[in-house]
Amino acid sequence: MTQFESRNITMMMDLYEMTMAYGYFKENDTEKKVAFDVFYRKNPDGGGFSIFAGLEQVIEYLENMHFDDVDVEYFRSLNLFDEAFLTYLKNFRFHGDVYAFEEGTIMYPNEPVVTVVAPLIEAQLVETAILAQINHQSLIATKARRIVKAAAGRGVSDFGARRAHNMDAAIYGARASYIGGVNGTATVSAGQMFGIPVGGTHAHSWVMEHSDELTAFRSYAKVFPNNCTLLVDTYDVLKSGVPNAIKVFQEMKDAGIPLTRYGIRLDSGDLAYLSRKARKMLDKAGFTDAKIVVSNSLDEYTITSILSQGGCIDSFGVGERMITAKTDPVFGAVYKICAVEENGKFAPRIKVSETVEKITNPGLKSVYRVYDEEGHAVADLITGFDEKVDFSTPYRYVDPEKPWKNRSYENCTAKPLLHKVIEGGKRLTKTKTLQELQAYVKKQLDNEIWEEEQRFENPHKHYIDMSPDYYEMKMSMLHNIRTV
Ligand SMILES: Nc1ncnc2c1ncn2[C@@H]1O[C@H](COP(=O)(O)OP(=O)(O)OP(=O)(O)O)[C@@H](O)[C@H]1O
Ligand SMILES: O=P(O)(O)OC[C@H]1O[C@H](OP(=O)(O)OP(=O)(O)O)[C@H](O)[C@@H]1O
Ligand SMILES: O=C(O)c1cccnc1
Repeated sequence: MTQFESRNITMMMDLYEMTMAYGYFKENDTEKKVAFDVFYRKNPDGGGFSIFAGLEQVIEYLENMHFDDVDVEYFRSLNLFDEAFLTYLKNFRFHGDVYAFEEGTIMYPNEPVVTVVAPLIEAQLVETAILAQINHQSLIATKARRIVKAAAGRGVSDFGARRAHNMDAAIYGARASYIGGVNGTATVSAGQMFGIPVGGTHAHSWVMEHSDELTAFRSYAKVFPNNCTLLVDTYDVLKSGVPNAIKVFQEMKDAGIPLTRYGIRLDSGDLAYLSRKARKMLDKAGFTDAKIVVSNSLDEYTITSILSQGGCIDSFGVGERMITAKTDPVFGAVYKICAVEENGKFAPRIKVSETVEKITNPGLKSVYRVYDEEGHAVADLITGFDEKVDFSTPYRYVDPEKPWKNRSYENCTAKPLLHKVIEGGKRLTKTKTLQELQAYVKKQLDNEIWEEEQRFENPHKHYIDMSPDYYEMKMSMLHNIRTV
């Protein structure tokens, strides 16, 4: 199979999901329902929050998952499964319900962001595909937001496709970075697939192919007079690149060509120093509105440093370190069973571990974001799925890290975060545009999430509280396990 043939992404699973599914099939457990939660344990880069991304692809996957004849044939070739099971696979569809945070919601460790409630085999088979999408896109969206924050209002463009961990990572990474707040991408297929604005400059090869730098700049300006960003570091930035760019801008001006979108790009050397010098030269020549774009292995740390050195920069092209989330490249979301249907009811299940953080939250749950009177998110609250929360009077909650304290939310409001997005295998929500998702992220970070949670160094930890009933239920499960 070549990469040009369309592939069935249903096959993007780990074999153990299929072997367990076969085991359940042999045990006649095809109808029994279970619930699995997706949650993660640590924000990347020591940050105070993460951005939930990739839900659209999860919904698409679950709605369309199926096994084609060639897939069934492949499973037959493994000599692991009997014919009855292979026939079952031929007719397989996902019939479950899925609850999820809205895509773009700010999320925190150890709260369920997706809950899959489905017949056992179906719920088990989807583990890897769901995690692959959520882990990747949440990682890149979160990284992109950090880079956008460091850029402090200047534009950021995704330049990462060539250094991404192959093509899907480039395309879905562009999608995620746009959700996180970048202005656009250089990746054409991401523009085509998701409506992300595409843009870019030119490469060193354009300069090197021409007889000299000035000729190269003149030719580029002739072809793209309205979008003319010239790469000035092929030979010598300050001695030839910037002076040649200024010469071409002057020629355009003299010829009466309106200089609308124009400027230079720096791609090597000391970007703070060179941008300051270049800015002075452009201003002195009267091109005060020429923009300076910089690129070269940038991330939130180099951008912060370069700006603190007085770099005169209008926008950043960011590739490898954003598209691979280089400083912390693994987003550890996991998929854990939390409840099993018994006599028509969901019985909670808990995973106990030596490490407190690895003890799971049992049962079907609801998650609320709790807001103070100014609309700031003060905590998230985990309750039982059907539990009523009434915020009209002070609401007593338990901070699981300090359960002995008697605490209440007063004058607060609560918003449920988990919404049913798939029912009986069919999607309930409409697809949002990426512009809507980006605006949603920005609105939360501008208005709801404390600045103290957003800073890079020692950010405040968001509280994940529990209702007293839920906390008691979890503790009694732990107690019962201990005493067995
Ligand atoms: N003033 C600055 N302060 C902090 N970091 C900077 C500054 N200027 C550039 N950088 C960063 O320093 C690193 C320089 O990397 P590197 O030495 O590979 O680049 P280079 O030699 O200038 O260019 P090339 O890509 O051609 O090798 C890049 O990550 C760049 O973003
Ligand atoms: O550095 P990144 O953040 O990944 O940004 C993308 C890089 O891609 C291009 O480099 P190219 O592939 O031409 O190689 P170069 O490093 O030699 O410029 C461009 O000139 C940027 O430097
Ligand atoms: O358009 C650009 O300048 C660009 C795009 C991708 C990678 N490097 C640069």
